[in-house]
Amino acid sequence: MSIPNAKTVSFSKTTITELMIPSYANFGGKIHGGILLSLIDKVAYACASKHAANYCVTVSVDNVDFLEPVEVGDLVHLRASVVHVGNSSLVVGISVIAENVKEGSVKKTNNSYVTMVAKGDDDKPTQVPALILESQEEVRLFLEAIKRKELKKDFRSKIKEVSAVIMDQAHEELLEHERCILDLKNFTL
Ligand SMILES: CCCCCCCCCCCCCCCC(=O)SCCNC(=O)CCNC(=O)[C@H](O)C(C)(C)COP(=O)(O)OP(=O)(O)OC[C@H]1O[C@@H](n2cnc3c(N)ncnc32)[C@H](O)[C@@H]1OP(=O)(O)O
Repeated sequence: MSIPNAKTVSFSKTTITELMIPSYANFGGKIHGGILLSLIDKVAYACASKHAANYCVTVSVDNVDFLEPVEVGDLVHLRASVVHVGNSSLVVGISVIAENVKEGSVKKTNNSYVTMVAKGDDDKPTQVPALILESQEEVRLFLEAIKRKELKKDFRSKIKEVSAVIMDQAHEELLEHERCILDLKNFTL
């Protein structure tokens, strides 16, 4: 099947490398999570806007787990590629790797998926080019992104249901073995 303007995954593959300077560190001497999140957003934007050939906005960031601390002096490599496209949305997969050049060691610190939406000159969502999948891995990632989208939708509706009825249950019993103290005597509606 041929779709006009379709683009390969490799067309927009983007890598950013950033040196972790002392001003990026927190009080514990490790790199702030917010710095890494900002870099994730930056590389996701670069990759998505290249595929879309349009301005893109971030709508959702999934799976942000900080697996290992990042040190001052590390080189952080962020590798981004489009794993899925919808109509106006794109999912960008990002892997973050910290390299200690002195020791010659590398560690994986984050693996995230960012959903971005392309916007046209009218500031409305606009269609993005289709994605040409050239390997089994690209097919796997595309299918996985569809599944993740479905699971997220289910989760959202389930959490809505739970939250609507949660206070109807005997919460004293549910909280019995939790590390919290109920002290509602001063509470007024
Ligand atoms: C040292 C420190 C330095 C700091 C230095 C910083 C540097 C780092 C900067 C780098 C540069 C980056 C730059 C990025 C750009 C921004 O940062 S943007 C700012 C943050 N994001 C925003 O403001 C977006 C706000 N949201 C919106 O405007 C609207 O929700 C949107 C995105 C236009 C969507 O509107 P809508 O009415 O839901 O539109 P709708 O047509 O229903 O949906 C459009 C698509 O979005 C999808 N969608 C909607 N909501 C969701 C959702 N929650 N999840 C998934 N998909 C969704 C729909 O499924 C649909 O997909 P398609 O079927 O078209 O594929």
